[in-house]
Amino acid sequence: MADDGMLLNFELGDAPLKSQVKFKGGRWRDRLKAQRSAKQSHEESPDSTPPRRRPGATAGDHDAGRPAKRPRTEDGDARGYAKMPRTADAGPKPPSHAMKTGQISSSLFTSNPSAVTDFDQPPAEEAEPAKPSNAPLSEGAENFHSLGISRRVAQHLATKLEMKAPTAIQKNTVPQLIKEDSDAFLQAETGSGKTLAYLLPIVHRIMALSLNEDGTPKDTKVHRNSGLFAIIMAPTRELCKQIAVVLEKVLRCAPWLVCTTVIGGESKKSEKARIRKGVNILIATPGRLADHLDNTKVLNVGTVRWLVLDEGDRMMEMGFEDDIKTIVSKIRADKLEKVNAEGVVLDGVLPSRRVTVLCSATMKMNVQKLGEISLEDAVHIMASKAEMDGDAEAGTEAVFAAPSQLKQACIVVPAKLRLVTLIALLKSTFARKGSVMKAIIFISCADSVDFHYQLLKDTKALEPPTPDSSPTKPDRNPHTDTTVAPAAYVTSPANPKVMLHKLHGSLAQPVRSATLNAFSTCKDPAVLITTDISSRGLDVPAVDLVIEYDPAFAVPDHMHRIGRTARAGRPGKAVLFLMPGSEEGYTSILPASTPIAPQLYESTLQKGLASAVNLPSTHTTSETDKQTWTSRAEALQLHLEQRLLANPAAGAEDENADGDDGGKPGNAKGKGYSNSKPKSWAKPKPRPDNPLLDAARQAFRSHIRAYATHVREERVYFDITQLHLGHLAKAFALRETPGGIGGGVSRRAHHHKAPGGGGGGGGEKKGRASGGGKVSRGHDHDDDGDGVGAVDEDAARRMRDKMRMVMNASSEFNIG
Ligand SMILES: Nc1ncnc2c1ncn2[C@@H]1O[C@H](COP(=O)(O)OP(=O)(O)OP(=O)(O)O)[C@@H](O)[C@H]1O
Repeated sequence: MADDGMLLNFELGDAPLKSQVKFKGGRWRDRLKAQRSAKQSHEESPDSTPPRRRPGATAGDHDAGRPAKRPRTEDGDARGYAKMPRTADAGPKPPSHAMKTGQISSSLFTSNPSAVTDFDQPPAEEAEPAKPSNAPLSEGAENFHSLGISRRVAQHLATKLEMKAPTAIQKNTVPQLIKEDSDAFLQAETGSGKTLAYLLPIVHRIMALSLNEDGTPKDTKVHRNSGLFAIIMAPTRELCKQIAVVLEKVLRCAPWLVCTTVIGGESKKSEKARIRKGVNILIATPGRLADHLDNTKVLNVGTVRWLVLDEGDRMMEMGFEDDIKTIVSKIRADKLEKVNAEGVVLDGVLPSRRVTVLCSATMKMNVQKLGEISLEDAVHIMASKAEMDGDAEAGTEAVFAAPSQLKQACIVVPAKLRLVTLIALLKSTFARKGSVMKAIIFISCADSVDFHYQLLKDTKALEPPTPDSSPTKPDRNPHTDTTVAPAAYVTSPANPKVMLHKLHGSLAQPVRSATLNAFSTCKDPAVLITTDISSRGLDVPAVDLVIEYDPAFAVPDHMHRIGRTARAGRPGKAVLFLMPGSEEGYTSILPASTPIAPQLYESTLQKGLASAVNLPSTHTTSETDKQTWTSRAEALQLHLEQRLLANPAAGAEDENADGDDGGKPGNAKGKGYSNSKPKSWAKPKPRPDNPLLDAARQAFRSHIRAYATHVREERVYFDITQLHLGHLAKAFALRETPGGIGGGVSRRAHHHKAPGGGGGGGGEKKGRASGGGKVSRGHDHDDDGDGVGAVDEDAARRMRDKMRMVMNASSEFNIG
């Protein structure tokens, strides 16, 4: 540890130092703002402890801005770690004067490791905004009709869907799929319009069965019973539904054609009934499609001309290889019908062979494998000419490039400050109404999503439904009771309503669908806290910001996550949270196409906590407007920790409102307690004493386990042995490191507590003596299981495989 906080205990005298804070690194503007604000807050708040530059602070030494000496208090130790009441029963609330004077501190700004990266850069010229790389092309140069799409469809796109010109990938794909019958591999960056790139030629050619080139009707009328012509496969139900929505919009100009989905989540019987009624384009998840091919006799694939595999790499990752092999071989084995049952000649208008189209934004080994399974002599279609000409270098760049207009930033935040920095970032994001409408926060696992959602929502939302909000009220969707709520903390008088949403694969399907719909259509500013379930293909309009609070498990996942913003030429920002140390190296393996600007966490805190934090309605704060951002950060952390310690039995709050999944494997749910709504009042179930605390502990444990599942090549940056569990506990508003982080990780680690936590404070000492309280490889103290053990490679691999299997195949994606 670079610093144990001792330097801060030197007496610096009463006179203010000339320079209170020396901010280094990041953008010069951020530094300037941070500097000014620190100066201002110092002047405004003579009572507050002035932040002082630590002697010898160097570039990137973020401790430079920490508060200076904290007086030793009766309750605190010399390092500024306050002794906080330990248990819920002990009554956690400090006297209000303590918060006012800042005597009791959550010691957020001490003992933090410094960033190893030197962020000091020369003041950069404000660069020209980058030209969007995934936007529609200029209208004058290109239009859909000139690519070969019928005038009817082109007009419909322009007038009804406001799509006048194609994107680059559409420009290159549409003529190919209209004129040629060869297989194709479509590869283009996120948000570039791949869905319409394959849908439009399919719809155009099916429509051509009943329409002449000039749009006049042919003698032969095709309808829903004329045959199934195309099957589109996507890895998740959400994606299938999204594709269906796009297709339905396009098909409004050809209402005689019908598409439907078979994706599980509803009875197979009703899916069969829809297939029996007749369908021309089927959208399916691989598992469910394989099932129907086996068991649904009316599903005739003799007329199928196109098989589209969207998000191919994801399907492979999710273990659908065998299903896809079976599907491909079954469809290929079925004799191709040149004429349909009604005598309509299909060949010539439709492809004379079965065409497979594979789509992916990223190219992984598994996509190549999928290509081998499904493609024959495929053409590789990309967005730009240079890529398509086979320029290897350009090709590699394009494969992993983020949209050029996407602004990327990275905040290196010490573990202890992660939670308050996240809140500060959200608060500044939503400071002005209308500036940001939607933000997505990616978190590593479902338990952590649940916890953060519970923590960040306004506790008013936990009240049982009133008669007004009864299920009969038309605008209330009971499916979103536990997944959508007003946010606390991040609102401001200027932007008083921000809606919080949570989504992960352990939620029941109707809940998932309703939540996604609520987020997409939300008219108020909205935040979605989610796992990687939302990283692929999801197209939610107006997502302005993506926050990777937990970094992705693999670089391609990162690319997909950040690709949820800056779509179709729109602007967007992505912020990546990293911790000081080995994690910082992660940026070196991210594609260099768009630079990642370092952003100081001090600037983020200072900006976000420039004004008082709006605490949930059931809580009050003694915070005053005179506080500095550092003391606000500490007060906020303290408040969060106290919320966790508050005893719900005493009527403070009941956070136990998210038991909506019934305990699926892989996410440590189903703990025998469930929704706090009246039903559970009537029939009490065994409940933990303190659901929010329990959720935090569970989230922490799952987070650590998830941390071990970063792909092997990237584990050098996400090295579980480097984690400081005590510090990380603070990011879950915990004062002690929860126990029970076993499960494949051998239990040979240290027992240690979060600094400033209960049990006498300074809880690092035990861990520090034998490895700084980190998850250590090779430390073999046996303890009571209250820590994380040594993680050997094998155990980590086994756990990763297991987690992937569980997360992917069953709970996370709920594929039917
Ligand atoms: N020609 C166009 N003009 C305007 N908007 C378009 C056009 N084509 C597609 N879009 C819009 O672009 C957005 C992204 O499209 P789409 O979801 O197909 O992207 P994608 O390439 O499949 O992205 P991802 O790889 O993330 O799945 C959608 O909102 C879509 O409506």
